[in-house]
Amino acid sequence: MGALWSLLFGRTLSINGESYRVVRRIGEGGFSYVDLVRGRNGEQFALKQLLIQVEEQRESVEREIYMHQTVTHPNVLQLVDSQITEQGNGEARGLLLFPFYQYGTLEDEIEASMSRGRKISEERILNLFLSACQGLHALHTSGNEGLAHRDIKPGNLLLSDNKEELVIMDLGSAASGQVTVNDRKEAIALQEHCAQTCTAMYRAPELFEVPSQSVITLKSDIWSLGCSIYAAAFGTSPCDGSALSAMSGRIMFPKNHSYSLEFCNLITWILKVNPEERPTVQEVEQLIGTILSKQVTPHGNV
Ligand SMILES: Nc1ncnc2c1ncn2[C@@H]1O[C@H](COP(=O)(O)OP(=O)(O)OP(=O)(O)O)[C@@H](O)[C@H]1O
Repeated sequence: MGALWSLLFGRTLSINGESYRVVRRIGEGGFSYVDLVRGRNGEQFALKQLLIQVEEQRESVEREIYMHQTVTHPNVLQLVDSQITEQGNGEARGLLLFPFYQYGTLEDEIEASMSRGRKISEERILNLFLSACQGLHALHTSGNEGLAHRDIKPGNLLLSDNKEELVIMDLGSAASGQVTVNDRKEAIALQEHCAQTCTAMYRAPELFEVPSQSVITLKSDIWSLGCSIYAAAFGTSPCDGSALSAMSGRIMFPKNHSYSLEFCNLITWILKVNPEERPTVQEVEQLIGTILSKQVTPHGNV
């Protein structure tokens, strides 16, 4: 009967005694996948399942759950429920249930607009990133040292239900906002960790080449934010994913484009190779607000 039921109505899963029916797969990674599921009353959720085969993976799932529980903000993906299920063979599965966002990610919108040969308007990009800054600010001010997301990119920014805001997702890479590196060994370990968890095209220069004595701060997210704003306008990050392109600090803009000088200056102001010279998320939010306020005339938008 179980098999027939699955064939007729789809597979069901239980989280803390609540049943969810799997509708379809919406995302897949190396050790995880995300399904659209429906609850008892038909409400839709995104269920992320993470495979746990080694202790490191268990710690990573526990950290992802903890990070979501620590930060509550409308622009940070909320965790509805979670459970770690033991499989009996030494393996386990982490089940993380989230609200489902039907419009997908900013990456999807960028791809759709590129394929139509249309640009996302400057006003829309600025408004979307104003909301992303608010979510990132909540992460950056959480606890004593703040939380760094460490993998900000268009693919980790969901479009809200009214499509007007961004919701930061995937806190699986999040870490303390102040990580002290004392020697070469620690620097290499952090560098290798970031090579696994932080997407190369959006990775800050200091995470490609971690200095032997340094403090890695929240500013690495600011770099990723700048690359994401650039990608929303021009279709891809200004960096090609190599250490060289991130560390060169040369931000090239396409020859003919319709974005304002202020908009381009915002990007170059953010993308400073030296993390200390980068603005805070609050400063980015303020400048975006200022640019937006100048674009509004009493007769509408310029
Ligand atoms: N709450 C959600 N609502 C809608 N779609 C979602 C949601 N959560 C995840 N997705 C989709 O599933 C994809 C994978 O999600 P997620 O980034 O959490 O998994 P991941 O395995 O860590 O992926 P990656 O390694 O690419 O970051 C997302 O890119 C998005 O398209």
